[in-house]
Amino acid sequence: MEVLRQLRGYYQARLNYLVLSILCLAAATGLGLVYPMLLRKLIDDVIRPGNYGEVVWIAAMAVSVVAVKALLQFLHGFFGGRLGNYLAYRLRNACYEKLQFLSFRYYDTAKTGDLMSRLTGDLEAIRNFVGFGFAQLLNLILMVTFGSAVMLSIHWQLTLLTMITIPFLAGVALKFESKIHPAFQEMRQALSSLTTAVQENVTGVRTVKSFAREPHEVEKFSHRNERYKDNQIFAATLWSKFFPVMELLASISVAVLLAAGGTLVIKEQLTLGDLVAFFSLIWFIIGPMWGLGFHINNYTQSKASGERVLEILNQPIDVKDKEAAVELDPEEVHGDVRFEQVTFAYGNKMPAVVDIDFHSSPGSVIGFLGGTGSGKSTVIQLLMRAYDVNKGHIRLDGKDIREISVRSLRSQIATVFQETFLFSSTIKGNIAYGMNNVSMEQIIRAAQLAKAHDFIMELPDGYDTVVGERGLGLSGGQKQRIAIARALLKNPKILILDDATSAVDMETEQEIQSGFQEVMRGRTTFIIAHRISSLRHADEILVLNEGRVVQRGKHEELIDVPGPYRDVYRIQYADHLDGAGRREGEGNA
Ligand SMILES: Nc1ncnc2c1ncn2[C@@H]1O[C@H](COP(=O)(O)OP(=O)(O)OP(=O)(O)O)[C@@H](O)[C@H]1O
Repeated sequence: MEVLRQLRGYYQARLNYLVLSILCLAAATGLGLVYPMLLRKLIDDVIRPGNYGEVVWIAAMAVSVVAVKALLQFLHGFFGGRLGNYLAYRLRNACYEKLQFLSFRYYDTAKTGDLMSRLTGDLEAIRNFVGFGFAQLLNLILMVTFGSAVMLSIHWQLTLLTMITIPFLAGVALKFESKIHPAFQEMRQALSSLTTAVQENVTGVRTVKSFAREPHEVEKFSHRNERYKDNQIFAATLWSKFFPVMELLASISVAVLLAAGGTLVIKEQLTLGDLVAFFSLIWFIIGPMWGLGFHINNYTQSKASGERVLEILNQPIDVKDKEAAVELDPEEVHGDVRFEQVTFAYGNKMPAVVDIDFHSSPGSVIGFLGGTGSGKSTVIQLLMRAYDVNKGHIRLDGKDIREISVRSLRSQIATVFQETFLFSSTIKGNIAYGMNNVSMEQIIRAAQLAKAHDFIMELPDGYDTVVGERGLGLSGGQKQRIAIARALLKNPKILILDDATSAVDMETEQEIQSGFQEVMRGRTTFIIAHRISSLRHADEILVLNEGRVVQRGKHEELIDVPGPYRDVYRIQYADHLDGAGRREGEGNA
């Protein structure tokens, strides 16, 4: 119930639906009790005394009771459905919104499949419980209470006698649920591993075939399939035992009622009408036992689902705006970036960058070179405020970026990542992602600068060509050029190229870079690259190793001194170097 309380804000506005749904169900249950009472009246007051005139009235009342009950049941479903869907709708939106603002740190460990199941399966469980399960659970209690109250009022000794099997019925139902529940969980897991196998096989079909691992894949699938089949058989066997056992126990109650009730009627201590009413009323007690385990399990499951959804909603956002966060005026941003003794570690790991110190004046180009894991991307992530620094300051135009609103800071930065993500949309839509009011001319201009225009025009629908999920159907280089066009269209003060030209050939890289010369003008640009060719025109190059700056300077200066930069340079230009280790016509030999 604690979970329901915490979720209250999301259904508070429709609390009346919850109340109405419960009231309608309770009223329908109450009306259900009228039916056995009518039977009793029909037998004792109409049939036995021979009051034929009242038969029609009793029949008419029975029909009316059923009709009103049906209406109440409809209203219960109507209000419950409205409430459940309203709650699920609000929670879905709230979770999705929260996911947009959760920081990079959260996504470092989040699992896509798990998040998807929280937003679908778990929300569905909550919707069902709040919409119906909760009312049904209450109704179950009401049925047993109302039913036994009426039975007790007719003949309390007979009531207690016929209820003799009820504890056993409840026990069997609970025991069954405790077995079927893990069996279903196991079955869901088996099914999920089966679908994962199919999905991986289809996605990785090239790897499977190139390693000739088809037989292994078939065997792997067959094992998982067998596990699923065994689980299904186990669950089916449980089900096949449950109903006969419940039926058997219930019929004991009925038999006891027949024997004891019949005797009482013969002894005239009970009327025939009472006995018939008892036969009807006993199902008010036995019926709920059938669903007891299901409803309790439904409750525990939706409680667990509620906790999983609340975990997302209550997740703290570690990079967020301060109360008096500054909103940048795009016209006034110069792009002066300063790192002052910046140190940062991911979680409890060793620091990924240590004491990083540099200054890039507006419009300058800073290059980063370093081996895998040397901290290049981390520096850039810190500048975007994907994470906040542990020590030191990062300043934009003299202002610590922690003082600036995250949104307005990022609106001044455009990044082209090593891996391009394209949405399932048109090329045009992908270039103009997140921007309204951009003209087709602007989109084409950006694509031309990114050297993407020509290949786009060769596509069947040009800029209106729909690219599949993750840009399926385009080469790595083409995707990257679209990403570059997207960044250029944003017209940022700070441009970040995180290994942006790694997927294009040297020739295209040069073409793109000559385009960059123009678009970089007036923008502070950070280039992370593995190729010296991408960095040679930078105003300053920082060489990183294990998170520290180990060399810095211009290309011409760095190739003149021994160190990692010159080593990389020599490896990359081995075929073109003169005897002094310089490219022909380069440096001041
Ligand atoms: N999200 C993360 N969570 C934990 N550790 C991380 C994370 N990202 C990077 N690291 C660690 O931080 C260090 C620096 O990584 P970073 O990605 O900045 O290096 P890089 O120089 O950009 O490498 P590459 O050239 O391979 O992209 C590495 O030791 C890496 O394992």
